[in-house]
Amino acid sequence: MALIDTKPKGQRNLAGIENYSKFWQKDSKNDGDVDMNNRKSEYTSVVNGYYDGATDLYEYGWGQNFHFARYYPGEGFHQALARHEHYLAHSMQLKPKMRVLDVGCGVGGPAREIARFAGVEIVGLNNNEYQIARAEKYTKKAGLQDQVSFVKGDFMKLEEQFGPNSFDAVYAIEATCHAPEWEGVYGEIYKVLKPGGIFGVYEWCMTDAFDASNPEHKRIQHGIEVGDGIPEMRPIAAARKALKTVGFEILQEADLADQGDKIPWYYPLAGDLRQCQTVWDLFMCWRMTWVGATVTQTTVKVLETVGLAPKGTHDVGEQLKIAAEALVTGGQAKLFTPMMHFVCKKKEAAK
Ligand SMILES: CC(C)=CCC[C@@H](C)[C@H]1CC[C@H]2C3=C(CC[C@]12C)[C@@]1(C)CC[C@H](O)C[C@@H]1CC3
Repeated sequence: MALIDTKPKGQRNLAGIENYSKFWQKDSKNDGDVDMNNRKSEYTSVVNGYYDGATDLYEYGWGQNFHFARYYPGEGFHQALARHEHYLAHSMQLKPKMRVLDVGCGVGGPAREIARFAGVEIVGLNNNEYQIARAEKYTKKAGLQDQVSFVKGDFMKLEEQFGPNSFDAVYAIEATCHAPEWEGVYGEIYKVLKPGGIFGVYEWCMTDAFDASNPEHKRIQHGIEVGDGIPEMRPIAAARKALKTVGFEILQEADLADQGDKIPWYYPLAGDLRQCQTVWDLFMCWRMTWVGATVTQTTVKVLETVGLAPKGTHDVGEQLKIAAEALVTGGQAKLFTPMMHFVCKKKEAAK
């Protein structure tokens, strides 16, 4: 199902948005190995189809930092997202002037924040042209273009793109789950890191409580895949194994979604207004309530009909509703974590 990319530079592939949902069977019971293998071999079309459709909705509903976070009582939504990024940078011991790669950088929100926080130089890698164009625009507006740059490329071919031993550190925030297999993407990260270099990641995983023979667990896993452009949702153990297989030493690991926090990571997505910590958060969170989601989807349908939104955006919005339900249910049951945190080190050079 490969789709020919005929779009002008920086634009979305409209055919890809329309065809996105065809990579999954509607019912998780009918979604089998053939479907998954197809998604894996066509991961570029799957992920680009998803983000071509979802990026505008993400920015509208979430801002420029496409990831989840932990929340402290009294702390606003955007502050919490920034702190989650600072924590990753701190755990990796980033130092000023280091050359750092952001794998799957979205529209560059985390790269700009970490560049400011740690004084590092960041190259953001993304295979989605639309997101790259937006990332460049926002970075120029922030005056960070000399410190943060963006490259369009495939995270399964990093060495080809950047050459071996080219970064002091590499991080990935909720992005490498889009890879067809973790050994491939982690292996490439290992190659582009300098000896002794650090890789820090927030990974999307099914937890140890996930049971593939349980139909409700499978439904949640399938909802996360189709709703979030992920060819295959894999367990924590598979991430750990892949990191070790490619040569990393794991220095630190923790499921940050399982630390007994009072306010759960999924509360904004659940539209749970009672958990909002600031007045502004009420406006943000309202969009995720039933009424807010209905207003959004009706508006998207109108914009699509008059040609102001690409065809298929409403369908992507429907997938995002599936995503939200599956993520929240998976989070409540602790079957899923979006923040499995690993800090890993590449072997030092032999003396
Ligand atoms: C897909 C991966 C690996 C990471 C992105 C994580 C989150 C930023 C997104 C996951 C589900 C998304 C949804 C929205 C924003 C971005 C996410 C939270 C919306 C709130 C955007 C506005 C829509 O009307 C509803 C969406 C629900 C899902």
